[in-house]
Amino acid sequence: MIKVEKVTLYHITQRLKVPFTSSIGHVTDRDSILVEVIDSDGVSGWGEVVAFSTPWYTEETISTCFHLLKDILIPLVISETFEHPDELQEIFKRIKRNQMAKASLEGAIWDLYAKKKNVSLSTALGGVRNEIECGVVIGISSFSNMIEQITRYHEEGYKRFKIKISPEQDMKIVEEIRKRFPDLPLMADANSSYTLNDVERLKELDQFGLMMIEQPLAADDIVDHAKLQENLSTPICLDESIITSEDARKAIELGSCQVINIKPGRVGGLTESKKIHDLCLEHSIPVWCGGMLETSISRAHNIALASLANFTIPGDISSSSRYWEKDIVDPEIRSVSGKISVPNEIGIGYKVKKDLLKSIASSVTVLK
Ligand SMILES: O=C(O)CCC(=O)C1=CC=C[C@@H](O)[C@@H]1C(=O)O
Ligand SMILES: [Mg+2]
Repeated sequence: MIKVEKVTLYHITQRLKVPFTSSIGHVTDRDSILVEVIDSDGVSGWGEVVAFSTPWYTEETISTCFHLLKDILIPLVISETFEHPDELQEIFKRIKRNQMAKASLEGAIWDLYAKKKNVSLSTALGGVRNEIECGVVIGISSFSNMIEQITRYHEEGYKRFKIKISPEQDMKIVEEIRKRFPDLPLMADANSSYTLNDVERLKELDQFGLMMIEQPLAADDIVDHAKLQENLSTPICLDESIITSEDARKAIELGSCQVINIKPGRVGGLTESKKIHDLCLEHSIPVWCGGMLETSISRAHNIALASLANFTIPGDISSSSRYWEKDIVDPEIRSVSGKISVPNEIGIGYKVKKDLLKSIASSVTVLK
């Protein structure tokens, strides 16, 4: 039985080692809220709000998530007793969307649940792998800088390379990369920077043998994506368009994509992530785990999730040192030759450095 008694929210801001730019946003300082839940047996679990400070990727922000957590979701959870984190979906049903706020608390309760069951989060979720393959994302910057980064990460052994593209710099950069790395497992994320008027342009990308193109069209669209997919040989992968397993069902039915990127934050948590994973498995749609420039708490959740059977494509899971000077968990999360072992220890399998967290937190809010 789980009875959450106390929840602590740590608000931190960390400077990224290198700013991250996509076609829709630019991040230099990354705000995060880290969520620690403690239950009536004194067991603790960790989660993370992965929303950004402003609503450029989805409509949620760090501030909306703080409000939702403090004023609505945490009071709801504290008043309930439950057996399994899956039950949170019923408890949260009355609250529309706000997936990242929900996911942060739900993820912390999954960690706590796994610890109470004495198993790793991977085992609790039904994971089948003891290591996962790592991919890396290269944000928009000068061509030479992007090539330099790809070269370095390639030498480090990363298994999949995602670049950010927009109509302003698509063909040229893909061509440049292909000249140097003809066989690189390469994909491109457009973050909705195209419309159906760009079909001819996108068709030209087919010649470069990309693994997939991620979210070429609008975030709220699955109809135009189906039309586009009919015209492209490059598989479309949906990111922003998939907020629930129902969205995934409809997108699969319409033929809007051939791959889905699952980010637990975007879809409201690990339970929904699992549902999407299972549905995709049934329909032979491979999935991979997307990143959110997160700390190692969310990274640890992603590693556990990516150990499920249908995560057959390396995700955006890279070493924590890719973004951060200091890791907030022990041991540090590191990709070695493009792989990370899935921890066997209970829960997320990494110890959160609470002293470090307290020393960098701009606010600590305790709710009971
Ligand atoms: O976590 C990472 O390493 C990068 C993640 C990443 O590429 C993204 C995170 C958040 C918003 C985006 O522009 C982008 C994405 O759309 O997938
Ligand atoms: Mg994306």
